[in-house]
Amino acid sequence: MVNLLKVHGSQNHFFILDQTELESPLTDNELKSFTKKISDPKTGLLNGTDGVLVINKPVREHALAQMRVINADGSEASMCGNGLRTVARYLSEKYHKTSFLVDTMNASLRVRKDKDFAPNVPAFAVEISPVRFNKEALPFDNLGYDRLIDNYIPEIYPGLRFTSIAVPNPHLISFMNQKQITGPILGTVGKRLNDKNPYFTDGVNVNFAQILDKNKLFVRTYERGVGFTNACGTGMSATSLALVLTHPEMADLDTPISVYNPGGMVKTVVHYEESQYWIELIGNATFTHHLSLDEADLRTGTFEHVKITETNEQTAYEKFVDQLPKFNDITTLA
Ligand SMILES: N[C@@H](CCC[C@H](N)C(=O)O)C(=O)O
Repeated sequence: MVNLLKVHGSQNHFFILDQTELESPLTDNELKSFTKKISDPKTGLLNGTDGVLVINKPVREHALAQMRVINADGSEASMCGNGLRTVARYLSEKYHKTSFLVDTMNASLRVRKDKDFAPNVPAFAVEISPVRFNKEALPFDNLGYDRLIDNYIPEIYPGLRFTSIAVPNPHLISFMNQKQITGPILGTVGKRLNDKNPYFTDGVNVNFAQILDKNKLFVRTYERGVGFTNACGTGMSATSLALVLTHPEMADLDTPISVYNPGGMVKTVVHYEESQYWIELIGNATFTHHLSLDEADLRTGTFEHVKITETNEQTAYEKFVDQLPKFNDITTLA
């Protein structure tokens, strides 16, 4: 039997598949079709997810394991901040370690157990890096700039300023008022830049942010390979760095920033060390369901005989969210 976990970070939901427990790992094609099927709200399990987090043996020296991120549409992302927290918790419990390295597509990243956010709401801190601004790293083109830092870009949307940062998955960020953030612009921009377009040819995660106070943000994200999501960890991290760069009076380096999102709240800390930015992302790592199925059914995407057991962690998470301040009309999506 194969065990899967349904997990979330700020209600950005995933399944975790630990391939080191399989007789043989899935091929890339099997992983892609398995993810598309299980993540789909209609054909999938438990209302679907934003993707699958795949655990493999480490590929670099000193790491405990490797995490691959397969988006709901079957594309692969270089990183996932909310997902890495849940993978960190899974590995921490499996190997009885509280601080270690996890390989991701471009780097081995530091993760550590943090203080619980609330009773039965475990939290982990993960490193978000490497950070790049150049247009080749995103990539973007045909916008007349080599880097986008708080530039008006009417080709993307008139009257809004945009910043673009790879962490290393690509993000586009705009700071705006409450009316704009709750309106339809995010869907319009997100869909257009993730369809065939001349600017972000590989697509981009689009983050709209409202500055609530010093070191306090609300962020809403339209994700590449997914669509609207409750929260995007790398997006909230990139947005925190954009805040430090474009509104320095509203955020401090090395100081926690509270980032509220439709699925809850995380903390970020932006650091600048050895001429490089990196961000620490701290938030819940919640396990909602344990699933088990035959390895043959996993390979063919047959879910009729899956056994599912619910944990009691979602109730605790919802209690934690209920006591958070409410800033606007965008509530949790799922
Ligand atoms: N939700 C993730 C980001 C997942 C990857 C993204 N869809 C991409 O294609 O870059 C997060 O929490 O960071």
